[in-house]
Amino acid sequence: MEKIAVIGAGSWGTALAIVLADNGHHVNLYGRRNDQIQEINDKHTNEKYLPGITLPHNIFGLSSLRHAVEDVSTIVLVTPTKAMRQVLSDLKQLLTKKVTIVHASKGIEPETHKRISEMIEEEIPSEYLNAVVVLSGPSHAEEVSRRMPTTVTVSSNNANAQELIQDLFINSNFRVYTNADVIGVELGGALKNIIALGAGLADGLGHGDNAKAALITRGLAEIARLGTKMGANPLTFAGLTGIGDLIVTCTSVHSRNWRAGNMLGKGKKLNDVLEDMGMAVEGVRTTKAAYQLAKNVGVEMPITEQIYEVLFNDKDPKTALDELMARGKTKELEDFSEKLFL
Ligand SMILES: NC(=O)c1ccc[n+]([C@@H]2O[C@H](COP(=O)([O-])OP(=O)(O)OC[C@H]3O[C@@H](n4cnc5c(N)ncnc54)[C@H](O)[C@@H]3O)[C@@H](O)[C@H]2O)c1
Ligand SMILES: O=P(O)(O)OC[C@H](O)CO
Repeated sequence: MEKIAVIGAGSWGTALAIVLADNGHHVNLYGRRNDQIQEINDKHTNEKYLPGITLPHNIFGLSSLRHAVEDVSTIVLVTPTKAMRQVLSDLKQLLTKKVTIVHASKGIEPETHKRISEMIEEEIPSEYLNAVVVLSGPSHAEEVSRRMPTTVTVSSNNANAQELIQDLFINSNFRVYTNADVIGVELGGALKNIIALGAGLADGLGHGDNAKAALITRGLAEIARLGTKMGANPLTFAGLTGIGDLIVTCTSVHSRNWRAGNMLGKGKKLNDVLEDMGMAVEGVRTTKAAYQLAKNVGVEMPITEQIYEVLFNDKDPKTALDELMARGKTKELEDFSEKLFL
């Protein structure tokens, strides 16, 4: 049994706290709102984020980050990407010994185009950092919290830490694989949210399954194109953190990104959509980051470009999808095998 801190008491942080608690660990779940922490400790629920779920009694809510990370050697970060720099800066004041930092968030930072593991390595001094481990894969909190079968991947440059974190999380409902391709695992998890916004848009416009399959498949091609250019193993995109997460996020009603895209497709404005959601819709910021990054490194990402135009230049969603269909002729295999794998 280990004492573990989970930072971020939203839907995914709470679901991962449940997995760790089911495995017998003492879980300090840190959240900023006192009323929410009181609810976690008194009623063993987190109704706003996981309605109808009773939390195990070995999850302890804490509203002090200092107390949450006291005496732990593993910290799991699960805040939205936009809060990551602030959390890391708060955290580094409090560390007194080396820790392993696991992150389970999915995004890329606009302007810097950094992955989350890069932000962690930048912000936390190396004397306090044992290893950084990424946890990613097709996994909606709503199902994980109900102990429904789920598979994920953990990834680290530190093979020993990667296996220790696999052992910490794995159980009969939550199967954990390893994959040492940190770049591919992080980029697959972040970039699929852009395509899920597109799948939601298409559904909101009343398009069918054919359009969805096209977005998933051609979305994977452009994710893999950018990912490979950034140094990922192309085969990672055929795995859980690539096509696996793309499928679940583009097809599940649980997906925040799909739901946001769906509302946009039905004519709602972005600000109203984000207000209605009240939860992290990571694909919006990641679209901006990926659009900028793709331009910088000279990678073609036609779906991402159209989603960017809809989100940030108020382009009509129907025009955006029509323009994807009207692009110049291209070869599917040449695009995939010659440009991607060579
Ligand atoms: N929800 C899922 O099923 C799921 C699954 C896999 C990965 N993720 C990823 O996990 C991350 C979190 O998503 P979520 O769905 O849990 O979001 P959420 O909106 O449900 O919860 C986010 C939580 O982070 C808290 N938070 C925000 N800023 C904070 C800060 N500075 N310090 C501490 N807490 C802060 C919020 O108060 C909220 O409780 C995202 O990157 C998302 O892509 C989510
Ligand atoms: O609900 P979403 O769209 O944020 O997706 C959550 C997870 O990343 C799915 O694996």
